Amino acid sequence: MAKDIRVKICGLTSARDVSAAVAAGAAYVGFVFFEKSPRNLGLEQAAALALPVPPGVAKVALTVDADDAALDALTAAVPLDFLQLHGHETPERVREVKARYGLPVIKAIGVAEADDLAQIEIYARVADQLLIDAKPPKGATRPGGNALAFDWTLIAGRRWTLPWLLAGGLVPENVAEAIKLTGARQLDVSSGVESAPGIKDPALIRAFIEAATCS
Ligand SMILES: O=C(O)c1ccccc1N[C@@H]1O[C@H](COP(=O)(O)O)[C@@H](O)[C@H]1O
Repeated sequence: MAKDIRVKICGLTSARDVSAAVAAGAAYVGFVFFEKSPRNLGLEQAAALALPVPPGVAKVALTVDADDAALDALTAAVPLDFLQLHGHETPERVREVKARYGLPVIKAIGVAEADDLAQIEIYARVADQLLIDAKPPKGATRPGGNALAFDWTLIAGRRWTLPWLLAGGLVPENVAEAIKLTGARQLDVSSGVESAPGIKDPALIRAFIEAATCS
């Protein structure tokens, strides 16, 4: 097992799925707070899912262009280890969120072509971690969680000074190839371990983590 590979299972919506992710060895569990997502959670529901997560497994809240009022309510209600900003938050907003909540920030960057990589250098100066994801397709109702991969060769051989996660269209069958091509040591998956939007499949979670860590 490759001990330095860390997997984030995102978009968990039930206690069964949180337990399956933890038991399979996930390093991070992700909860989505975005109304247009089939994985969207209410605050009470999220708190109930987050409270039993054992120490050592990081609890991540995914938000999209959330304002202070929303983040105040979220951070007061749900025990969290990271905030994942998955919208159009500016570098200044990333700085503000870090200072206001005292939580490390994972900033998502959408990649479709080589020009998008410049954003990585910009946000690397302000975020604690980056999440490099596919740009959403035209007309998509959400900025991520679309089961879409980007051209991994765009980041092959690239190295950054901060930790980062690879996301977008990952499944048990392609994660080893993604690691090989990109050199990613952290992987984030949502759709690829689901039986239906918002419903995780424990067997797929296990298969994904095994494929990632045994690669
Ligand atoms: O999962 C969602 O519904 C979602 C909504 C809004 C922003 C991001 C979202 N998901 C994140 O997108 C990436 C890739 O997901 P997938 O594996 O391709 O489905 C991942 O970080 C999800 O957590």
